[in-house]
Amino acid sequence: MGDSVQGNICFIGSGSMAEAILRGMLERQIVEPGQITVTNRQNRVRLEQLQSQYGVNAAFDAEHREQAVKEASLLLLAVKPKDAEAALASIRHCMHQEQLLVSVLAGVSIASLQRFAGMELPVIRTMPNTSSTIGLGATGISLSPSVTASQKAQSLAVFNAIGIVKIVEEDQLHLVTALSGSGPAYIYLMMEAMMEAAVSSGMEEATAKELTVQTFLGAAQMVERTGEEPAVLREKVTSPGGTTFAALEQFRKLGFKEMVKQAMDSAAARSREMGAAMESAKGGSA
Ligand SMILES: NC(=O)C1=CN([C@@H]2O[C@H](COP(=O)(O)OP(=O)(O)OC[C@H]3O[C@@H](n4cnc5c(N)ncnc54)[C@H](O)[C@@H]3O)[C@@H](O)[C@H]2O)C=CC1
Ligand SMILES: O=C(O)[C@@H]1CCC=N1
Repeated sequence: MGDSVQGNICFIGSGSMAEAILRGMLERQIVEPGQITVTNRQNRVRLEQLQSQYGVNAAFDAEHREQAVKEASLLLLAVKPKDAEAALASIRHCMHQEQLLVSVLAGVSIASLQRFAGMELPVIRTMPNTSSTIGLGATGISLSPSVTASQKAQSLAVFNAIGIVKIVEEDQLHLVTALSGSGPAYIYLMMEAMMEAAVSSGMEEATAKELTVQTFLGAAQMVERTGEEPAVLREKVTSPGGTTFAALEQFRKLGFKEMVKQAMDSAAARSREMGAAMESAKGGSA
């Protein structure tokens, strides 16, 4: 059990990322379900599902949403970036400067969030990932200067409860997004590719899946537990002139590392682009 979080938390947007964080916090028992209220634009069924699954409060109408926003010490914004402006515009009349706004939105800057909120409230901009659901998230966070020591401690408690946290300069969050925010998708793609290759060569699907999953788990744990660099561990797998060498030669010829670099550059560029669209919207919607 980690440090507990005091006060109420109101989720603005209650999709997959909100659920990952909510579930992680409850599993680590750093909040009571009664401290949490989930809200969204209009999906009642979704709120009912979260309410029955986790025992949290749900605000189904404007009146309850306003009350939950007013009474929260932490507002957790988890809408899509394109919906950020409308979401904050719809609640800013009941927000106040003592509240902490924590955003998980890709690309959207602290300055844009404060502009959408119509006030310079303290903001923590974060980039978590979906592995937070099982307490193995990797989150980058950046703080506005007005965040108090206790607000900082509370948010670190939230994100430490669901994985590891690194504090970075705001501009670096684009890189965090390209690395660990989007990263799980790259790993799943690699897993899909390895399973498909084995199945297409005649292996049973279930066997291919089990061997693949264990290979990823084992490799990640080897890096963590031995403290050795991935490159060193890779060399230990690679017998001269052996099977791994043959496979790695193909990766090298096909430009695997360049491909990963280009993919991550594209993710970071997209994050910057999404942020710039918000900056230039200046009152309109991005
Ligand atoms: N899915 C991922 O792996 C990660 C996502 N993120 C960020 O998390 C954010 C949310 O992503 P997901 O949870 O995947 O999206 P999602 O589509 O599952 O959930 C979005 C939620 O926002 C609600 N919503 C939309 N407009 C609203 C409004 N005006 N007021 C209140 N609620 C509103 C929707 O009803 C829904 O509950 C995004 O900004 C994304 O950049 C960050 C890290 C990882
Ligand atoms: O794809 C996205 O835009 C979000 C941000 C990081 C992971 N998912």
